[in-house]
Amino acid sequence: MCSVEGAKKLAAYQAVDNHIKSGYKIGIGSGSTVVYAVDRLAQRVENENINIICVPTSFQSRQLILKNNLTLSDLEVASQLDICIDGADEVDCNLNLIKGGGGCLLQEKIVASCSKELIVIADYTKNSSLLGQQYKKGIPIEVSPLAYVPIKKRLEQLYKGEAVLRMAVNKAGPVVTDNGNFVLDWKNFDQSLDWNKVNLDLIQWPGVIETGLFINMAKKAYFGMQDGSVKVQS
Ligand SMILES: O=C[C@H](O)[C@H](O)[C@H](O)COP(=O)(O)O
Repeated sequence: MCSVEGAKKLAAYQAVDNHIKSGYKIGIGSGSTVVYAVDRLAQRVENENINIICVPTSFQSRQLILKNNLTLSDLEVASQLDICIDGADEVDCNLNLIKGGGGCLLQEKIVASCSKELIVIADYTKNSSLLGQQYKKGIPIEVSPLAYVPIKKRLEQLYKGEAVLRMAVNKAGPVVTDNGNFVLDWKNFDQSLDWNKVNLDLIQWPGVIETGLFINMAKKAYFGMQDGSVKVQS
């Protein structure tokens, strides 16, 4: 039996081994699974002397790149990336994703959109048929602090469910993202919604900065499984 941490590592190592080539400019996602991908990248730089450039998607991811002595860049210098490797909170059968459990959705979506391909790495708990089936913490929506109440009300009125302001731990008040915004977690939504339509609608609302719905963006997902295998979904 493979633990959840073991499963994350399996997926991350296999994705890095299968997809990363010397000369690549790589978007580095955020979260706990990406830690293993960066670990593997550092091993390959050390052992195979591959030459790579890494663009982070959050403060955490930037720190990871620096800590592992990888070459740090940004979208001003490298605006076209070969690949982005990132985790997800949930992946449905069409490779649509919920992301932003760690509040990094905005930079993650920007970096993924500048990459030729987005490869997802995850453990078996993220593998789902429908969004919301496994992940119960809600779809993160990054909003301007000024607009969180009107957006919450509008969302609940139009699409039902409940949008909850994400609160900080060990700090009084809300979570403030790397970009100075708040996060609403939209829970108990109707799982049969057309997520492409919902996403296109939400991102037009004044005050919505970005949604954690990554629709038609991922090319492949690697899931570390309980039996120690890796399931690849294309
Ligand atoms: O904001 C966080 C990101 O979207 C993460 O990629 C996502 O939450 C998955 O993180 P983890 O690998 O820790 O499950």
